[in-house]
Amino acid sequence: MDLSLLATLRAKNPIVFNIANFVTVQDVANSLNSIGASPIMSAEPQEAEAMVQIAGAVCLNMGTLTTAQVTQMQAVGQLANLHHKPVILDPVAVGAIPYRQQVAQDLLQTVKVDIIRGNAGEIAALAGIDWQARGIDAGSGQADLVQIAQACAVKQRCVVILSGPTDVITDGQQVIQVKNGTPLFQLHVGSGDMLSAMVAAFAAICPDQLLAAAQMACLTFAGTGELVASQMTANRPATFAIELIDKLSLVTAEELENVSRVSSGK
Ligand SMILES: Nc1ncnc2c1ncn2[C@@H]1O[C@H](COP(=O)(O)OP(=O)(O)OP(=O)(O)O)[C@@H](O)[C@H]1O
Ligand SMILES: Cc1ncsc1CCO
Ligand SMILES: [Mg+2]
Repeated sequence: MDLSLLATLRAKNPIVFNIANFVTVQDVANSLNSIGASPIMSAEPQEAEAMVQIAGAVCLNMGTLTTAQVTQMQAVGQLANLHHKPVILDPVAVGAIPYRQQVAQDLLQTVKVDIIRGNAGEIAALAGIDWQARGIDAGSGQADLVQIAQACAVKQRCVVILSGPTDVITDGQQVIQVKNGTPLFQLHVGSGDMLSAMVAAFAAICPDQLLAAAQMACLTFAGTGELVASQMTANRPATFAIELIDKLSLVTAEELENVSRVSSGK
């Protein structure tokens, strides 16, 4: 675990270009800003190339698709490939809505996606494994989460983050598990969207070490949430979200190291 990536991120202040969903766009912007990255959102095709050029990474979030946005994602993803900027895909509800499965498959055919970050239902769908996804939520199934993540990484030829009570990170071979977090994340809509953007921020500062970037993003986000939850006396989802964004700007590498529960293997 390279905890120095947090200081690097804050020193470099990478720009993260997000095609966000309209439900959680403000949380995504603020969480990026708090951790020390610089968010930018745009829906305009005419400025797509300039956006990609100034960005360190691109995060494509499928949460509230429109036909125009799908075209925009294709264009932005291809421009990011051309300019060698990491592409992170958040395939929101891809396991629940067949149209989204088609959009995701088309995107994965035409764009080289570097990291897919989704919950169990989403990653199972992209791995072609049977699972009962439920809307934007993970849903339920019998398959092993590590096997699902590995199958998805192999099938889609990229790094996969399957988030949940344990975040499973894999390139198909190496497997890292981040066991930090708090159930409060599930009570705040957009926790996953924030995590995907956080992954893009870390990928921007180490584009050649995507597993390390993914690992540090998961520890930073889940570990910060855990630190916040440990100070709360009752389940207050809205307060949690505000304190999470506050704490992202204050959290230290030492605090994350102390709270870290991470394992890795093959
Ligand atoms: N039960 C849990 N216990 C601990 N941490 C959790 C739990 N559920 C989710 N998390 C954490 O919440 C964050 C978001 O992951 P999650 O899998 O909930 O995304 P998601 O389903 O895409 O969320 P959303 O749809 O709200 O964007 C991750 O950092 C993950 O570690
Ligand atoms: C609730 C919701 N609907 C589409 S996107 C979204 C936010 C979680 O990704
Ligand atoms: Mg999600």
